[in-house]
Amino acid sequence: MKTFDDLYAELKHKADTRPENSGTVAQLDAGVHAIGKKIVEEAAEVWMAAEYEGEDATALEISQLLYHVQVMMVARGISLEDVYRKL
Ligand SMILES: N=c1c2ncn([C@@H]3O[C@H](COP(=O)(O)OP(=O)(O)OP(=O)(O)O)[C@@H](O)[C@H]3O)c2ncn1[C@@H]1O[C@H](COP(=O)(O)O)[C@@H](O)[C@H]1O
Repeated sequence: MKTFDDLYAELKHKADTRPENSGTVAQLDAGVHAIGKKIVEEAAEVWMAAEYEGEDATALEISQLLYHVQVMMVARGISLEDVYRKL
C-alpha cells in the first residue's frame, strides 16, 4: 500500500524526470495559483463527502486532497522533513 512518503518520492521523481502524460507535471507547469485552486476544490469535496457520503467516498476525497497538497509541496520545494518539523 502506498504511503504519504512513497507518494511524495514518486511526485518528486516525476518533477525531476518530467515524463509525458504525467498529470503531476501538468499541474506543476500550471503553477502555484492553479495548484492552490485545486487544493481548495478538493478540500470542499472532502467536507461535502464527510457530511453527505460514506467512509469510502470520503477517504477517496481525502486521498485527492493529500495528493494536491503534495503537488504544492513539490512546486514550492518543501520537503517532507520541512513539514514534519512543524507537526
Ligand atoms: N494520487 C493521485 C491523485 N489524486 C488525485 N489526482 C488528480 O486529481 C484529480 C481529482 O479528481 P476530481 O474528480 O476531483 O477532479 P476533476 O476536477 O474531475 O479532474 P481534473 O479535471 O482536475 O483533472 C484527478 O483527476 C487526478 O487528476 C491524482 N493524480 C495522481 N495521483 C497519483 O500521483 C502519481 C503520479 O501521477 P501522474 O503524475 O499523473 O503520473 C500516481 O501514483 C497517481 O496515482
